[in-house]
Amino acid sequence: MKRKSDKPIKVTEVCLRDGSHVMAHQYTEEQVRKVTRALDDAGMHYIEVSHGDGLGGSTLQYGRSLIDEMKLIEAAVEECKQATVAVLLLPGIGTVHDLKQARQLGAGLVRVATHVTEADVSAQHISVARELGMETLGFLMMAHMAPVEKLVEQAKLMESYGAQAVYVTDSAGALLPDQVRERISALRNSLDIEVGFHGHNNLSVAVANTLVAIEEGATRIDGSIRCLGAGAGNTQTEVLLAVLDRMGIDVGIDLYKTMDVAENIVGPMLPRPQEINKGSLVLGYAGVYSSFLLHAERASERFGLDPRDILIELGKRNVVGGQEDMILDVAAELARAQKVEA
Ligand SMILES: C[C@H](O)CC(=O)C(=O)O
Ligand SMILES: [Mn+2]
Repeated sequence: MKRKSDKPIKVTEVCLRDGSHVMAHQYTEEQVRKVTRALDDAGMHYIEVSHGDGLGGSTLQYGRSLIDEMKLIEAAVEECKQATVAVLLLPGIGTVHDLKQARQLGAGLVRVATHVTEADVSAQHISVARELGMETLGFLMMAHMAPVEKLVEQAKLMESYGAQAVYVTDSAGALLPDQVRERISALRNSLDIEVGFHGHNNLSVAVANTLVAIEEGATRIDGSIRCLGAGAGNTQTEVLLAVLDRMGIDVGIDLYKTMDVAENIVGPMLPRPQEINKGSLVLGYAGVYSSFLLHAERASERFGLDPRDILIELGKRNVVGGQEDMILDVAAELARAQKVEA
């Protein structure tokens, strides 16, 4: 592969943050320590630790954490000899106070995340993060929902606030390789900062999408070991590393050690296999936020519905992150409609 950037590729492992959705936010401190220690030893660059919905996400709306995320961040920082602990922050969920606390505990990087059309709400958090001396990156979620020109406009806003990179975030795992190519290429041609890609594997193209992103010049790449991320998971870290190695691209992370983390540590922690089942497939197919999966499955049990019907309806209504309460509303409506029909 001929890469369009000669900068080194930096990998962020997200299983302790995106994977928190799968774990229903019930990570224990011991699990976080074990995973972080092993990832650090393998040479992982960044390890993201936060509630699945970012700092401050532990609420009834998103799901309560078992252990305070600040305790988990502190534990992860203690375990790292070389890796940087990263945090995610969605303005409106996480506050400047949360950010300062995470920084004090040793987090070195923050991704400030907004819906793809709402970058303007990230200005304050990006500028505070820079003042705190953190590596500060923008994260444009649900990137499939906006045309390329809009994505570029929003990324430029984040750049103007001080972001040092902007990610194309395929939250629904709905983007196809050509769509990733278009988006990464447009950002690379319009920004002076680095570009990143965060994928979800709901349509089984996360590794392919990530390779296209790298080819087009993305240098900030996310993965989750054993696909431990929302929906069918993210780009599977150990698989991506193996493919990059076969392509002669060295990212400086030990492949065998990463495989061992997957096999011996993360695998046994999974509440269920991270596979593409009917629910996660429909997320990608209908363009629905991956972290809605567990909420939709719970609602489907409560109302006696097929989770696919709930997800398809959410997709039709263009529901986005932060509107988790709509899942129950939609399920209740569908159940009423089915009763009337019967
Ligand atoms: C809050 C979301 O889970 C962030 C993310 O990982 C995504 O949008 O994808
Ligand atoms: Mn994600």
